[in-house]
Amino acid sequence: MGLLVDGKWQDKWYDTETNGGKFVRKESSFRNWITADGSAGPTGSGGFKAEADRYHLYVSYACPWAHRALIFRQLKQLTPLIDVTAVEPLMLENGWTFAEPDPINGAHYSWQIYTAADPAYNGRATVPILWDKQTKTIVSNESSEIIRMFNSAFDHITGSELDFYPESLRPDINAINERIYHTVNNGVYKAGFATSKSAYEEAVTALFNTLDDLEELLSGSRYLTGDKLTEADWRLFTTLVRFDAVYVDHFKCNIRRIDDYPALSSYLRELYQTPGVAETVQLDVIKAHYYGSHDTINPTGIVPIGPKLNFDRPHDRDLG
Ligand SMILES: N[C@@H](CCC(=O)N[C@@H](CS)C(=O)NCC(=O)O)C(=O)O
Repeated sequence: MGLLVDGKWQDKWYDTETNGGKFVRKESSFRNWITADGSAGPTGSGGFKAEADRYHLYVSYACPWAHRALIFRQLKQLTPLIDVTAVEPLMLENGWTFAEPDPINGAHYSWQIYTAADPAYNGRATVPILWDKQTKTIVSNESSEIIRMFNSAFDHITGSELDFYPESLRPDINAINERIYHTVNNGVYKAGFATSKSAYEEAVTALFNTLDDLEELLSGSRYLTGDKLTEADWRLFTTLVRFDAVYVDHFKCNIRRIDDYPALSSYLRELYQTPGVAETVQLDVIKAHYYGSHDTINPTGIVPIGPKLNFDRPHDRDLG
């Protein structure tokens, strides 16, 4: 665990001291967009045209943010167009590490991808990273934007007509994303990385208030914004699928398990059983990463054997 300061790697844990024990996530820095014709997107600069074999995705199978990108790559038929390199499960003093030098940049560590794009980079070397092989730079390291690019930029090449961010639902999707991001996706990290009791309790309370509301919502609605599956559902999914295996215990998010919520757990199974999705979920890697990488939380590094989970069990979401 560490970060780059003027392009030099420093081994440091998150600083919670200056924020009263709270974990505060930094904004991502590379915010360009791949578009169908290479014109600039909502942020950053243009020049990133959707083309087969031009872009490369660096991920960790443990990471819920990178997982979003893997799911969209799968569902939007981008696997033949965009190759993936995954880091090793553990993130220790050198940060994310490749088992062997990566095929595109010859990097041993994720921070070397950042310095390849910007030799004086300041910040954490997070995944996912969307790399442009043509201009040899990082297009984006922000998962919420990578999934929006994947949702539409390559449609003229793949012929995919699936739309997880339909125009008419955007206000609803944005609103629910906002609450789920702060209290659930990032909420579990705020709970787990808190170094004061008050910061921990605040995060866990907000997290379970949202989960309780989502249980009620999903008891009467097939998906978060109605009867259409959208990016809001996939963004929630990557946290839910890790919850009972890791967040309940390792991050002390233990008021309830997802399995204790009938609608949420059934919804989780439905999403998991969507063709192409199960192969993006590597629970062994997820557990190995969290329990093995955070020695301030789990100094022994021992990975628990349980819990026994079976996301292949039937769900009742399509029974009307
Ligand atoms: N806002 C980023 C966050 C990505 C992120 O924080 N990834 C974590 C892994 S789950 C990471 O790489 N952390 C390394 C670090 O903080 O040094 C996104 O959504 O893409």
